[in-house]
Amino acid sequence: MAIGKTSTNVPVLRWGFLGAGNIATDFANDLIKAPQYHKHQHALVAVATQNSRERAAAFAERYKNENSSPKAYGSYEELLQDNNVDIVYISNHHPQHYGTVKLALHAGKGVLCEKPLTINYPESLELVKLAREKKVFFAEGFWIRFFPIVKKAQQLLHEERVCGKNLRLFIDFCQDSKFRELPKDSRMLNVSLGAGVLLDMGVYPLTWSQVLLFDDPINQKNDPTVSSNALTFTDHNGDVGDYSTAVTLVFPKSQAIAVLCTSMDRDPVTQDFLRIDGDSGAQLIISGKCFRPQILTLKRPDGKSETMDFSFDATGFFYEQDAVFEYIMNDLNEASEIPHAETLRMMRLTDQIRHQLKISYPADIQFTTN
Ligand SMILES: NC(=O)C1=CN([C@@H]2O[C@H](COP(=O)(O)OP(=O)(O)OC[C@H]3O[C@@H](n4cnc5c(N)ncnc54)[C@H](OP(=O)(O)O)[C@@H]3O)[C@@H](O)[C@H]2O)C=CC1
Ligand SMILES: O=C1OC[C@@H](O)[C@H](O)[C@H]1O
Repeated sequence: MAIGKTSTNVPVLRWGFLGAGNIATDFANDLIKAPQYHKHQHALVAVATQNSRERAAAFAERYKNENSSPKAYGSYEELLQDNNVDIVYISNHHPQHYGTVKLALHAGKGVLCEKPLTINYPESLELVKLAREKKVFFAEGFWIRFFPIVKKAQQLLHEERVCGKNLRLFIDFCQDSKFRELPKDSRMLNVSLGAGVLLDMGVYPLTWSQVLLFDDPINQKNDPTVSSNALTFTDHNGDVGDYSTAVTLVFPKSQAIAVLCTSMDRDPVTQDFLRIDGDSGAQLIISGKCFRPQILTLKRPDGKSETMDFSFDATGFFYEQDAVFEYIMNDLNEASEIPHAETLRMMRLTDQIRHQLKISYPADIQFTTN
């Protein structure tokens, strides 16, 4: 895969955006307006929306400066013909990810796609096969996997075994999306646009359970047994989505257990969203937001505690953005923080949970009837 060069011959990764919505704004702000956090050079060279060049131009205008002048396109197809684009960042709605990623891969572009990669496992499997056939960089943008705080928590738990064995993980991720008050075509309320707490927010607690318990060496990569239940809503089309979902995971090999609750109808009463303990009597607590962890506190059995501050004031995409730069610079097509197999395993897990919840999406029908 190609990578650009600045006028002083410094490598620069040239991004094209497919989607100009809310998270695209946060991603662009970190990419272009937080250079103090970057190790590498990045440029936003093109922005496309599905149907409006004007909307793309208005988005691009916000990121014009002496080094960056993004081109605006009124369709994804036009942007994908732009040879100045090294990699595309896809940030439309979950049900659109499958078709949009497919379009970009067929155009020979590297792809970083927002989470969840797709609505279900069959869609993700098809995209992984296509990306490997095209021999381009491809990853699900599960950005917290690139945070140093995750790597530190894994080192404390898996190498230093500060909590011992028989780990118990508790996560409460809640955020009041006020979904019932939103317009009926909001992505948080319209099931056809992917509404539902599991795939939008629940994938974060599930990711924490994977990096802290599934990846624990004593688990030896054994899948957990899963049980789940949910409170649901019905949208204006009569489709059912989940708004508060509880999942328990048991890891028989390591005798570990995870209790995860994700709700999109209330805000948290504490910043401590994650607690883990084991048979050592110590506790690890992570504070901040489940999707933006900032502080790690280790409480030792003797009552002493140690706090590690990983806070930053940008959104936090810069870790992921610099990692993608390094993979493409080194001609690597997968991110070790979230290899294709890990995305596929997570999609199988969310499919398994949705089957238990009896929650389905239009995309599921496409694959079950084929
Ligand atoms: N990593 C993170 O922290 C976060 C990730 N996300 C993920 O990003 C994705 C987008 O979320 P968010 O930015 O909040 O979404 P937005 O509601 O801002 O919409 C994003 C894009 O989706 C397309 N879109 C919007 N409404 C419609 C519609 N009614 N019909 C068809 N397409 C539409 C548009 O694409 P276009 O501009 O091309 O026309 C729009 O720009 C989701 O998959 C979500 O999971 C969301 C929030 C945080
Ligand atoms: O990925 C996300 O993280 C933060 C939440 O507010 C958002 O709904 C979700 O898509």
